[in-house]
Amino acid sequence: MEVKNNIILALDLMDIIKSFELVESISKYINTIKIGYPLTLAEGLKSVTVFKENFEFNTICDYKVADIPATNEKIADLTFKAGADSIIVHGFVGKDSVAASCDVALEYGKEIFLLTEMSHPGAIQFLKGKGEKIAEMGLELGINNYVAPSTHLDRLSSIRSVLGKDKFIISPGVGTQGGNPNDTLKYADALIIGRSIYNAENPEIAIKEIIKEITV
Ligand SMILES: O=C1C[C@H](C(=O)O)N([C@@H]2O[C@H](COP(=O)(O)O)[C@@H](O)[C@H]2O)C(=O)N1
Repeated sequence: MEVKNNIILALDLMDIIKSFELVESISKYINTIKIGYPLTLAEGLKSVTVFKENFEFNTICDYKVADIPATNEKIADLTFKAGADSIIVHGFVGKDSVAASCDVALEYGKEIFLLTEMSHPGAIQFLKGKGEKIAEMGLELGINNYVAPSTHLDRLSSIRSVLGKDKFIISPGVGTQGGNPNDTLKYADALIIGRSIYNAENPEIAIKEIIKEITV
């Protein structure tokens, strides 16, 4: 996936009109958006279709799929049917559940992003240290895309070491959560950024500033 300016917009507004206006205002700087539960629960899966039909963007659905295989299949099927190019699935639920999402992605010719470890403070409670094993499982399943935290660079770099340089890693936690864009891009291929852009007084100025800051 070629991510323009290495920035994936986390579109976590809960109103489709405001989301559309935001994306339109910065559409020349991005080509990839991440739609999660906030917009989907507020406006329905049609949000995914609306953005796919109106912008030529890579659309990642961040549903952190973490159920039994049979349910994961249904979630992935509905998500890809709505037009998503890829879906984020949690790795901690184990190989059969992740494989179920992979099988549906294969049917649609779409992609899976495997979430290894998370960026928030609570991630150290149960997830920290599990990322390498989850990454190894992803490699066994033939997964090419991963999510790993920018706020724990030691974790991100260790997960990168397991995955090798050819796998694609996107990293959340930059900006509002404290992650640094350039430090993160030493190990990740793209940055997931939400509030630092959509909560800014002027999102276009904000994203231009971030792009200027990125030197790697
Ligand atoms: O560990 C993770 C996994 C998850 C993800 O990307 O899968 N995210 C998501 O990344 C975005 C960061 O937003 P902001 O903090 O820039 O506003 C939000 O949509 C979060 O749900 C994380 O923040 N950390």
